[in-house]
Amino acid sequence: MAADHKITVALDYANLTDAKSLVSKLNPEYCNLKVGKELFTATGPALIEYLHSKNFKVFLDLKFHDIPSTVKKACEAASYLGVWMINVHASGGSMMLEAALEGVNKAKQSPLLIAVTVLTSMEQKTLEEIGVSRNLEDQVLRLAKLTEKSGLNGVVCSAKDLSFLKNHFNSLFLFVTPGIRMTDDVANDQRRTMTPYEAIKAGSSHLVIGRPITQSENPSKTLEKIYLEINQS
Ligand SMILES: O=C(O)c1cc(=O)[nH]c(=O)n1[C@@H]1O[C@H](COP(=O)(O)O)[C@@H](O)[C@H]1O
Repeated sequence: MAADHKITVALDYANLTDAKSLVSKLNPEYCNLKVGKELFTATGPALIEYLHSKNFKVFLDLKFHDIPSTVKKACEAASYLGVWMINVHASGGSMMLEAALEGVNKAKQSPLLIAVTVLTSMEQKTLEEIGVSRNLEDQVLRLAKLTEKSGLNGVVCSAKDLSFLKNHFNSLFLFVTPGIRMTDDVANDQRRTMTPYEAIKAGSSHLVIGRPITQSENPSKTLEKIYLEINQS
């Protein structure tokens, strides 16, 4: 098998017990894990140590967005946890993005630093609500370019954005894509979705998948099925 695209499973749980129960069903050969605001706030760094002890790489998704000095220190603190990837909001602007990078570079082993462009739960009318009148695609491209110029490793975007984004960036720039749904899945609060196979075909570097796996009847089987589907030649 030539390709080896691991899925990043979003551990969106309220407590350690529920998170550990799901983790015990997952194979680190098929997936990395994403720890977000809810679980990290409830459990703290002990959870990250636990996941590392089980051989999972961890994406710490805290989406920092604050004044540059605060974001710099938050990124530095996150980097000391030895995680694989962390993120910030690109809409914090270049000073904040560069400060984030400085924070990350203080750690002995820097995590990948990526920036969220336009959330996959947002659509054109959500941008209008917050006073952004530009076309959604132009806004995604603008924030992705700002991220690249600021020296970060890549962006979080919808897989739907890849068709107009990919050819503006070099092959090392990462595209992390949540909002992944199989054809018969419910979208929940996601607005811009794509199937796993289509997202990989469109050039996604890492698929982030939460509820379609965590709330399925058999999470380990669902994970394996998606892994095999996206790694077929
Ligand atoms: O940064 C993220 O991971 C993220 C960015 C984004 O634009 N959209 C998005 O859904 N996410 C995260 O990706 C996960 C998606 O989960 P599901 O919708 O359950 O698959 C959640 O943990 C979100 O916080």
